Amino acid sequence: MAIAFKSPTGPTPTFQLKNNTAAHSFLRFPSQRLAVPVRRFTPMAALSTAPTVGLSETFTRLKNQGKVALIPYITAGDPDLSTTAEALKVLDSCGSDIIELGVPYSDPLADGPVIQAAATRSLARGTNFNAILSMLKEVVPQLSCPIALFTYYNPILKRGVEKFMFTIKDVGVQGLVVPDVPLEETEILRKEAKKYGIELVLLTTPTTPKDRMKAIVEAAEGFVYLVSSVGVTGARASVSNRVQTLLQEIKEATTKPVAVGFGISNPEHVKQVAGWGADGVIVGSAMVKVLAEAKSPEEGLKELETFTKSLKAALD
Ligand SMILES: O=P(O)(O)OC[C@@H](O)[C@@H](O)c1c[nH]c2ccccc12
Repeated sequence: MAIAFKSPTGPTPTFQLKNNTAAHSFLRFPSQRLAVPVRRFTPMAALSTAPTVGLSETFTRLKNQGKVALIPYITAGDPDLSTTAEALKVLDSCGSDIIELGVPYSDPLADGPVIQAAATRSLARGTNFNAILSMLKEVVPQLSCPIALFTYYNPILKRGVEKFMFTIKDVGVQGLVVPDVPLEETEILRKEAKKYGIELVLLTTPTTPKDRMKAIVEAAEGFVYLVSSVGVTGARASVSNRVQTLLQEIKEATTKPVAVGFGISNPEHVKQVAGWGADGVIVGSAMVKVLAEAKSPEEGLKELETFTKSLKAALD
């Protein structure tokens, strides 16, 4: 059975769920130019949070040190925002190089059960975007690694693209990952993002045709996100060794850093993907699971520290 996912702006990225495996084709070219409302927005004041290091700078530093970036993902507000604030500090102090922070969404079609459940719990607790921003305003100045905000496209459109970019920059966010934005609309997103120094990460997948992959890597800022396998997010027993070939193909098309995600859930996977030439390794569901399955938030933070250190050690 195929369920085609259509973003709010019309014929756009399609997630087809066939026999329970999703074939991602991020950033499908829409058949016609889509009108995206770019409402005029005048910043009320200058940015209030001193900029921390960006995504590209982080990868340049790591490359000079011959190192690979560890990029954890967690869902904001799961189990609650104060635990998220502490988790960001734990991840940072354990040597994470970039942190992907997910904004919980009611229709997270690219997410597997672990992250979908995290989003549901977070929303049920009343987590909203403004509360996440307030938390970030407090926490970002205490971090040494940059935050890449992870959100679906709809919440950006609802707030207005330029206002969204100003707002996240104002609390110190450096990067943005929007898995369901149509390739043509990345132009508008990227233009507004660039205005505020936000790096817009784009995703390519094993089923992305080569010409579209080249357009994606050309447009990507910060780093290119290589989705390791078809299907939704979620820990897997092994990482497809097709990633090695895909990495080579992408690196023939760009000198931009490439980070790999989907299914990576233990130190062996991390070491393997780094060995294949990835510039960064992204771990999401396994991180979210540690916090979700802990007996208490405090226990969760302790286990998150142990888990993150084990992954970091695999990259040393
Ligand atoms: O959960 P995994 O399999 O470790 O994959 C990383 C992923 O969670 C994170 O990058 C992410 C969270 N939600 C997404 C939606 C689409 C693409 C990527 C993501």
